[in-house]
Amino acid sequence: MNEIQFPGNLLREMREAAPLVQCITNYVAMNIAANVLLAAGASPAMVHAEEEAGEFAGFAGALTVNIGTASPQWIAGMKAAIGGATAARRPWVLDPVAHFATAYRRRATAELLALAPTVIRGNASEIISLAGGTSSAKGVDSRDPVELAEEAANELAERQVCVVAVTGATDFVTDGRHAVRLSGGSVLMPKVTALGCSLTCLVGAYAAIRPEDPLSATVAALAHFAVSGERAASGSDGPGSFGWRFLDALAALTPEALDGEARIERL
Ligand SMILES: Nc1ncnc2c1ncn2[C@@H]1O[C@H](COP(=O)(O)OP(=O)(O)OP(=O)(O)O)[C@@H](O)[C@H]1O
Ligand SMILES: Cc1ncsc1CCO
Ligand SMILES: [Mg+2]
Repeated sequence: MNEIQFPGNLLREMREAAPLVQCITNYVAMNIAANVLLAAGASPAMVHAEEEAGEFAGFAGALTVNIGTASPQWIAGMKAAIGGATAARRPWVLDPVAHFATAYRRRATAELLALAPTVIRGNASEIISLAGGTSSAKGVDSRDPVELAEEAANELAERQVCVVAVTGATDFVTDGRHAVRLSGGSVLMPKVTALGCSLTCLVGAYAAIRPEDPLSATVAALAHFAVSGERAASGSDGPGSFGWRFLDALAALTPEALDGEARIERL
């Protein structure tokens, strides 16, 4: 693979293209994720019914799949959409929310993993247990530091032949051969629900414009979040005002500022 690309160029192209992103996400995340994509410059569509999800994925730029509040009908819609995306050679991103919590989630996640996601994005607890380790989390919030998940992420990326992104106080992205750490963001980010789910959808937006380079696409999406989160936190009184400032910051960020302020350590 070539060098990981600077995120500013990808942001410029993403805004110009305003890619249509099919987001199959959970009930909690649907509204905030759609607003995050609109603010960032993409065009979200929450389309999940089995009857239409595959057809839609055939013309969307990318697909994102999140199991946060899944049920059998939703899983059927996800599989139909993944079939459509795969047939159209479009990238798809998996967010395995709390996949370790119940037998149903474990089974659904195993079935989705077998369909070969282009990118997996999760918090540290999710990535550690997806690689076969033991995490201390029980629900959707992480209980582990990202540093503990880095080896797991590398193993998972090699095994699945995909990009793996672990998010938290720092972020780690790997394709099993090349890896980066990103810093930035804010402690307020995990205090606003579904920002991780929304980030998964934004990874889809960037992957739509760089389907051949999902590593650079993922890094650009995470950098867009990290810089916007850092900017939004200054002046925020708490999670409430952070939430709307964050949307404004996603929209206001220029490609130049993204390249200037992103803290990306190539490993
Ligand atoms: N302590 C922190 N400091 C800075 N940024 C953080 C911190 N925790 C999370 N973030 C950022 O918040 C965003 C969401 O990541 P997080 O790991 O919280 O996702 P998640 O646990 O899947 O969230 P959710 O399930 O609520 O959607 C990422 O951009 C991440 O970098
Ligand atoms: C709170 C919550 N419960 C299921 S999904 C979700 C959104 C954060 O992952
Ligand atoms: Mg999550």
